[in-house]
Amino acid sequence: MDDFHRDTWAEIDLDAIYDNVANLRRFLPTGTNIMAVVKANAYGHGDAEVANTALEAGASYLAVAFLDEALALRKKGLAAPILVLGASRPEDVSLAAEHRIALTVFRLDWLEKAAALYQGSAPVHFHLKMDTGMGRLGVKDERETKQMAALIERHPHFILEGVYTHFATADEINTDYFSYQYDRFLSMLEWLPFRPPLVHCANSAATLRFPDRAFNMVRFGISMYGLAPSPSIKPLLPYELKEAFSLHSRLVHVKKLQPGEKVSYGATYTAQAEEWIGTIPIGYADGWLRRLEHFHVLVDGKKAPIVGRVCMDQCMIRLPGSLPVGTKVTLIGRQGDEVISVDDVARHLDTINYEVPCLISYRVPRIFFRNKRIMEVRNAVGRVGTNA
Ligand SMILES: Cc1ncc(COP(=O)(O)O)c(CNc2conc2O)c1O
Repeated sequence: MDDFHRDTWAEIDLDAIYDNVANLRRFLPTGTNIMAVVKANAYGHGDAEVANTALEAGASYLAVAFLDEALALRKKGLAAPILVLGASRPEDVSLAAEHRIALTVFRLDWLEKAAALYQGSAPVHFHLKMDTGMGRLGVKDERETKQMAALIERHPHFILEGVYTHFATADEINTDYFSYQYDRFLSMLEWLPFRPPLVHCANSAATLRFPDRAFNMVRFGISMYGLAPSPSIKPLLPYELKEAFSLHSRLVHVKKLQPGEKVSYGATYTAQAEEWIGTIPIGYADGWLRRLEHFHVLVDGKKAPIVGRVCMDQCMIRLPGSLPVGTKVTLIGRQGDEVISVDDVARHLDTINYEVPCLISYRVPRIFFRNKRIMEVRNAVGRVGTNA
């Protein structure tokens, strides 16, 4: 268990992760597998800790964005099947096979290069990605698809384990484009000489809204963390999600300003009366962005506005009154009856909730709670650049 020496930290409630996955397990037909999407350090929540909890709760597969993330999970002892959702290099097929990591394939030229380079004898598992309208990665041509399936079938060590697509608008109320993509997927699946063992198309939104159109595996990301895929479909979700991420700090300085005194860079804030101002050790290098000036935090169970420009490592808040140094400040989470949700921060930043926990950088230690007790503390500062 790491320790840390700055009073700013994120708390990850692994019981919430467990419940979000266990509830999905109960919600889905038994034959539908759950692939826990733990890319980007599990959307900022801690890749290995979330992966282990999701597997305990009924997930059977993991997904990451890049091969490095999959290798990192293997190094941390995760043995479950892992799919790399993003692009890999053809020359890395051997490395993937060696670590039993499945790769996404979506170009014939890439597959031909991988076949020419692969010298190993371990099986290489591929998931063929079809572009039904997301316009990011994926094959779109019938002839190319058939040639790829034939090459994999001919190769002694290549295995087509899965085929999938990704929806662009499953989190929107209007389902026209979703239906277009779903129908497109159905017809593109006919291009294959056989159905691979795993067929998947649903992200959290599609999973929770259209479980009957999920084939036999879902890719569960944002809602595993207790967040709705979008504000518009939040009322449509079939069960309550539990938010796993919270962010806390402590007052390191408290002072009384006289009217007219200034706060922070650019002296953009002027005290209008005698004001108590607190300083907390978190700033934009931690992912607490400058645009959060004028947002608020919770201290002493009350909302406290962020005043003056957010600095790289610190920011200032106007206190409800004099408070002792060391008083806990909650930036995301609950104090008494007051809550600041990830969605609240996203709304202020005019972005989506996905971005908020992803942005909280490696510099903020993560404390993991399981069964309401501290299970692990991860402090990556000092690890970055070595074996993090
Ligand atoms: C291919 C793929 N499958 C599943 C998921 C999980 O989606 P969910 O978190 O909505 O459940 C993602 C998330 N990818 C992204 C989410 O935001 N930007 C992305 O590229 C994805 O890219």
